[in-house]
Amino acid sequence: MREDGGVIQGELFGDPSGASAARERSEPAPGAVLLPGWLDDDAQLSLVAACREWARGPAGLHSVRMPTGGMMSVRMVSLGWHWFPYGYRRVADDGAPVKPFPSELGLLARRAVADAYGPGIADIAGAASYEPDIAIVNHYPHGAKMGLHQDRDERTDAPVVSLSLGDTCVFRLGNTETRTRPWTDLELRSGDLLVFGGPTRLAYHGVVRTLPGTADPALGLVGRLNITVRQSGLAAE
Ligand SMILES: O=C(O)CCC(=O)C(=O)O
Ligand SMILES: [Fe+2]
Repeated sequence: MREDGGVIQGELFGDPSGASAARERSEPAPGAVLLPGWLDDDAQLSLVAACREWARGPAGLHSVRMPTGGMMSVRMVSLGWHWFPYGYRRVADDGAPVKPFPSELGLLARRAVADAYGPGIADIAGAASYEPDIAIVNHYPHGAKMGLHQDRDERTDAPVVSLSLGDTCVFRLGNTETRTRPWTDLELRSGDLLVFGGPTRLAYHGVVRTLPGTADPALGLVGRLNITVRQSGLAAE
């Protein structure tokens, strides 16, 4: 507890490095905002519990085969619209209807966008009128990663909201032109919020590695979860 009674992110769950208290808001690229420890411990716990529910079949957590034939090392579950390489549809791979997009997640993501951009929200395409309708939950078992890609299956330029839970990862935020440098490597820890919109909305990005065992045991999670919340721009039906 701080002297004023507030709980510093990381203390409840124990943070031997003490580093989290010093981590501050940053803007790694124009339109990209990182808010470390944005989710408090309770919010993290309830999101992990929610992910467990969303992971249940039908239309639950599944592996994804890429058109090249390989399997992605993450497993995922989509809400609102089912993502496949490369597009969205209403039916999951097992033929079941995709789970609905939870309205609480929409509220959380709108708050995330407002907190990330503050008064500058009006300058970021689709931020002030953010109406997300998709969440993609990725589970990274130890050793999983995600190659550099653009999130370009949506039909809007509204920002992507990314929430991280569990193991820390190295997230590579690249440029909009190529999969090569320049890029910035960011450490995303449990509770961190990253919003990428505006000029960085179509930047290449990926997860270079996770750091196994860095998740606090209190979270009851093996590996890493990432939730991205997006606006599809697709017609409701
Ligand atoms: O796991 C992450 O932090 C990124 C996930 C991602 O890029 C995606 O789902 O498109
Ligand atoms: Fe992505």
